Amino acid sequence: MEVLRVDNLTKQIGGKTIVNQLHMQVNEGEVYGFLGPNGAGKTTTIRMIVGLIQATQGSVCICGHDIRTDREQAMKCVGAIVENPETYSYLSGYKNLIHYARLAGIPNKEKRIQEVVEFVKLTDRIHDKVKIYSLGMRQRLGLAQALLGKPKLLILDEPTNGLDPEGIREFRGLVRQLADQGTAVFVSSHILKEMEAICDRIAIIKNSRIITEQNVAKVLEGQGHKVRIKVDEVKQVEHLLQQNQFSYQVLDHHTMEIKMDESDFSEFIRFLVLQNINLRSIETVKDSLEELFFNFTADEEGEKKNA
Ligand SMILES: Nc1ncnc2c1ncn2[C@@H]1O[C@H](COP(=O)(O)OP(=O)(O)OP(=O)(O)O)[C@@H](O)[C@H]1O
Repeated sequence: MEVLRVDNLTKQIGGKTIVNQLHMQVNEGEVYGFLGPNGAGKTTTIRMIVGLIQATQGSVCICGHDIRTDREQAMKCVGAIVENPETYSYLSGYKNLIHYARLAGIPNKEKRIQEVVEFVKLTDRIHDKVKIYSLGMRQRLGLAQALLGKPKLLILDEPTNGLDPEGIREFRGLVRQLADQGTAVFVSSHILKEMEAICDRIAIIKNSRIITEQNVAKVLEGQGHKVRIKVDEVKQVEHLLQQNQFSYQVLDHHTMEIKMDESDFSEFIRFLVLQNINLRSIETVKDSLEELFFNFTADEEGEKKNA
């Protein structure tokens, strides 16, 4: 079932087009990654989706409700962490949640708070003041808050910004569980590696436009395999590979990667041994999405280092 539908979404500010004719559609149980370098227009898009700013053109429908004509119903279906989750740091996590549950008119709020707190694994610390929370705990509190109203669509803007690897791993696990329970998750990031691990589909936005949208599993499945070999001198191997029409890449004087099917690996090793090549090591490697989406990072040096 379609939970979010964005058609022709456009935002112009002061004569400048910041978001240009976006089309997206996110289904129940799907994690949809919205990836792009800094300044590409991600936050502006999210702000339009959650109704914080008005679109210049185009439409946003959430659970079939157009946010221009049926805003209240549409927003009932959404939970979001946009920018830094706002919390009262001098209050406990629990008191923050009570406050937001009241604002949102959550029925049976104590019970619901207990459920979301358990889900984000904050039970032990929920009565501590937020000011002594780690960044990861604050993010989990933000997630608990976003989940109070049992949203069908969860929107997360750069949720793992500043988290350590353990925090990122935990957050990823929570998002996956939510999707498995049927929530549609729309998550923005500028870090491709993170998106690869968490998303079912990824759209890449660059200079205000979506330049590609891909199904992650299909991209990874369809990619070829490679072997990375270390030898005394790659030059000895290069001419053999050329003669036999292998596709390869030299990484340094000793290391190269050769594309081939997994079933051909052992024959390839025999071939090198027969040619008296001194094989120091051999391993199989997979392309990351980063390589497959090379165009995305090709002219974004800074982003490339981050990804
Ligand atoms: N109110 C505004 N007035 C003028 N320009 C704006 C306004 N809001 C955003 N922009 C510009 O629009 C572009 C897109 O901004 P946006 O915050 O949506 O990008 P982003 O992809 O979320 O980037 P980041 O990852 O850095 O948050 C930027 O160049 C930004 O300076």
